[in-house]
Parts: sequence; C-alpha cells; structure tokens
Amino acid sequence: MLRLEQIVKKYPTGDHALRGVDLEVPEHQVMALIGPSGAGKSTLIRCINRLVEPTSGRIWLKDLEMVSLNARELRRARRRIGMIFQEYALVERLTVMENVLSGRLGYVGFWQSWFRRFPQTDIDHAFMLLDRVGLAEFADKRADALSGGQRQRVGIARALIQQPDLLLVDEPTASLDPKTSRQIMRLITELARERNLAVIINIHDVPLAQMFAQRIVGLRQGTLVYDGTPEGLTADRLTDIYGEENWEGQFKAEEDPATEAQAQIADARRFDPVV
Ligand SMILES: Nc1ncnc2c1ncn2[C@@H]1O[C@H](COP(=O)(O)OP(=O)(O)OP(=O)(O)O)[C@@H](O)[C@H]1O
Repeated sequence: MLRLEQIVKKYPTGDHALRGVDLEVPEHQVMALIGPSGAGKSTLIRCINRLVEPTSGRIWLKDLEMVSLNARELRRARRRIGMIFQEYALVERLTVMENVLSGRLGYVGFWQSWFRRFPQTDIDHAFMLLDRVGLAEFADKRADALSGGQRQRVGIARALIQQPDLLLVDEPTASLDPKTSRQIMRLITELARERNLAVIINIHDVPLAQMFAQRIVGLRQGTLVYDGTPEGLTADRLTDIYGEENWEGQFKAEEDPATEAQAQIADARRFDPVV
C-alpha cells in the first residue's frame, strides 16, 4: 500500500531530520510513529504527501511514485491521502458542514468551490460521516463553537470525505484530555477498520499508541530503531528509542472489554459539551 525507500531529509538549515528510512505499511494497518522530540516524526509524515520535500528516496503509494510527480499530478495524488492535524486546522467562521465539505475541494471545479456548491452526493456523504463521528446535530454550528474533541471529529470527517487510501495523523490527541484522547484514537482505528485504510499516527503518548495501534515504529535521530508489536515495546526497546530512563510504571494500558463496550455505546450517544 505504502512503501518508503531510503527517505532522507536534510533541511537547508543543515538539520538532518531523516537518515535513510525504509518503511512499508500494508492496507488496513494502523501504525503508530513514536520517538523523542526532534526524532523526525512530523518530517516523515509530511514527506509522504510532500508537504516537506524529501532530499532523496522514493515513496510508493500503491503503484504511484510520489517523489517524481509534478505539481498537477501531486495535487491529484494528495486526494488519496487524508491528513488529520493536532490543531484541527478548521476554518473557524465556517460551519461544521462547510468544514467537512472543504475536504472535497480537490474534487469539485474552481467555480463550484468558489461558490461552495457541492454535489448532493457530497452533502449526503458529509451528513453520513457527521453522524458516524457523533456530530449529526452539529452540522450548522460554527467551528469556533466546538470543544477540542468535537473539532477533532470534524477533522476526521473532513479527511474521510476525500475517500483516501491512506490517513496521515499528526499528534491527534496532543491538545485533548485523556478520556477524549482515547475516544478520538478509538474512532480513528474503528474507521480505519471499516474503510480498509492504512493509517500512520504520529503520537507522543506511548500507552495510547500501544492500546490502539497494531504496529509501533520508533524513530530516533532520523533513524528507525524499533519496528514491531505494541507488546514488544519493552523497557530496553524504549531505551533504544528515547534513551536511558527508568521505565518502571510505563505499562501498557489495557482496555477492559466490558468497559470498552460500554464506552463505545456511550460514545455513540454522547456529544461533548460545547465550551
Ligand atoms: N522547517 C524546518 N527547518 C529546519 N529544520 C527543521 C524544520 N522542521 C524540522 N526541523 C528539524 O528536523 C528535525 C526533526 O524535526 P521533526 O519536527 O520532524 O521532529 P518530531 O519527531 O516530529 O519532533 P516533535 O515530536 O517535537 O514534533 C529536528 O532537528 C528539527 O529541528
């Protein structure tokens, strides 16, 4: 589905952010990218859709080689890659519905997008997605009236309306409380399963990554130093990634199936209070 070959990124400042990263992500896999600050996680995620230009290397999205695409081809290819950001990147004065539909801007013509005229199929899809992320009743609310958790749900719906093959998620829970963080991670992983998406999540919270991702990749100083299961992330492996530390107490937070089922039901019904 996605294959990175020897990705190198050296910024003009001389920072060597990625030092030859090889990585393959199959369809339906939720992969968490962890590592200390400055390890190159955001750079790696942004190289995939070329928000950051790799210095060298190749990136295959199925049979499409991303690095060699010209600007027009790249615009088209980016439709296949949804992105979810830490700070949501919503347009504050627009409604929830308009924000979700903005995910279709790459598909409609210039004048249609200028007048924000979207096909009925897009509008129906947006309503369906808003319902799925628990925001059906918020379609007409302005984005600036939403809580952090609700904003991230809008960000998820906006990424999914593109109908991407791959989701790139950059610190989706960094501004959220622990409970909302779990709900957002649960939603992302459920949607990935439902839609057969490959997902790469850049995340600092290791227990949260272990709880929801099928695979963990650890970066250190631009080099891949761990690639394995959540369970395999022992104290020694954490030291490989983050350096020497007493990792006692860094446990894998298990989800209790009964509590989990209740949480999902509650999740489906709940709406975050508007703050
Ligand atoms: N636009 C830029 N110009 C120059 N250097 C940069 C730029 N962006 C990142 N870097 C450098 O590249 C390296 C990797 O940064 P990056 O933001 O990818 O790391 P990260 O693992 O995502 O860190 P964090 O967890 O703190 O977000 C760092 O040394 C950083 O200073």
